[in-house]
Amino acid sequence: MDLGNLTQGALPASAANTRHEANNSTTSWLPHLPDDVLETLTLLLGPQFNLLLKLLMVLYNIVGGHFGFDPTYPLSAFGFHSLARQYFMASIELIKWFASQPSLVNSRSLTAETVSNSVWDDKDGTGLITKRVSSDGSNAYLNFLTQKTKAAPRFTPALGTHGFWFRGRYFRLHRKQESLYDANRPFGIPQYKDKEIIFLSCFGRSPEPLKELLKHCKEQFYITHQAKTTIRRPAPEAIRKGRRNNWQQVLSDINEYLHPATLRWYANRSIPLRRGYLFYGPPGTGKTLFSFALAGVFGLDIYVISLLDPSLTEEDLLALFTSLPRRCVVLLEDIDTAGLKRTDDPNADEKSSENWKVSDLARELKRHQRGDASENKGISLSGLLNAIDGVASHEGRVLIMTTNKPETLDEALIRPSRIDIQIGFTNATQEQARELFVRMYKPDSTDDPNPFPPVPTPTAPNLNTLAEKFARQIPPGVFSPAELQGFMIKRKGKPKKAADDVGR
Ligand SMILES: Nc1ncnc2c1ncn2[C@@H]1O[C@H](COP(=O)(O)OP(=O)(O)OP(=O)(O)O)[C@@H](O)[C@H]1O
Repeated sequence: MDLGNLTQGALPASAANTRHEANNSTTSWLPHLPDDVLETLTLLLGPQFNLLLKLLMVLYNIVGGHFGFDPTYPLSAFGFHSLARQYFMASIELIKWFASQPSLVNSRSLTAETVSNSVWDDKDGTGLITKRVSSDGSNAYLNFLTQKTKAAPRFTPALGTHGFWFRGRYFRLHRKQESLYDANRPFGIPQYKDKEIIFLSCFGRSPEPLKELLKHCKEQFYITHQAKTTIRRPAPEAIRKGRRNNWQQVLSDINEYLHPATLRWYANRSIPLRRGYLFYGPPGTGKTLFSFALAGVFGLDIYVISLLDPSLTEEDLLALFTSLPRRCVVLLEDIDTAGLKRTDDPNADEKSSENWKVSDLARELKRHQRGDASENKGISLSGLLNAIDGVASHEGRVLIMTTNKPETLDEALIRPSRIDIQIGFTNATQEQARELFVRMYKPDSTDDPNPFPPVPTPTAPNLNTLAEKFARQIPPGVFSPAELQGFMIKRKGKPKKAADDVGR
């Protein structure tokens, strides 16, 4: 009986790839035992056959690791390599998890990759920080962006074949690169693309161990990525112009907070190093924009967490805060709409039901659709507080909460040491309206490689006159910057029309 045929019939279609790979491999000259002998051996020895393999693996682990040979070599010598090859199954594409496996990272053949995350593993990092000077030269802020260039590389197994253990089972990993011809490129220009393929294989007939391994890798990935959005390096342009005192106050405060000397100061006094800010004000006044710009100025990643996400549980939130990098900005948006309730208040459910909002209804509907109405009761206030400043919460992060209704927030949420600075955002002043107008209608930079014809813009003296005219007609504190921006976007490329229309 042909074992190859048996394998092909019993395993998923992709097993064929593995067989093909095996036939092309450099080990195809190795002695083959006749199929019927192999079959007989398997039938006769059954579990013991498996035990024999395990014994060889253990021996390898103890002795082989020191001399760098592969456990399948002794198998090959007995002719079992071929058997193993033909019993190997599904080929799968994946990467990343391997980089965290000690047995693979200690392999003799490694590839070094630059990664942004490892910068946060740095304990102090005093020598790695650069400074960004504000456009008028008056302020210098710490900047963590360039740390990433100096961060330690991450080591992954190099191209070729490697072995590793997972849950008591031996797996082989084969990394290879192929150049694929891609004829469907835009503008009809075909191109060769490098593609990396990873083959995973293990002993046995069942694909279950591979599925289990992949499931594990996926779980590990989602544990760190669930229910959060990572946005990298937003343009800090908007903030550089923030001349308002309270904006400067936040900038200076964060600058001092992130300084390595502050870390030592807090540590010496056993005070947890955390900083919280509350940005409150009407919609569209720049609370989110300012948060993103802060992350840009300091070169930090920003994590936007939506407490309204119906699938978010308190456990998720805790896991998420635990896995945050050492220095980052965490943004909790519209905290007043999150329906946070105290779990120790027996009437909380009753009270909130009198005051239901559309967002609450949407959340409940989604929960029912998912069929988990009984399990997920949303995030409670204590659950959030626990995540924010419980033992699991990382020190060094900048927490920002935004709200339109600060008066509705629970005192516990914004007490000092959770929220250190509160900043009010207001609707646009006339000066802001003027600045917005200039920003909106000024000519684009000439070094910008823009493939589209430029939008006509007025000359500088004209632009300033129109901006003054526009601003004079804006009643202070009535319109949000977002509303003014929307008004001007409707009149894109028509500053005169905008200045004329605004008074009507
Ligand atoms: N001070 C400002 N300068 C320039 N543009 C602004 C300013 N404030 C707001 N905008 C514009 O308005 C848009 C909306 O702003 P943003 O989302 O930051 O408001 P918000 O205060 O967070 O609103 P909400 O409370 O509804 O979340 C921004 O994308 C930006 O284009």
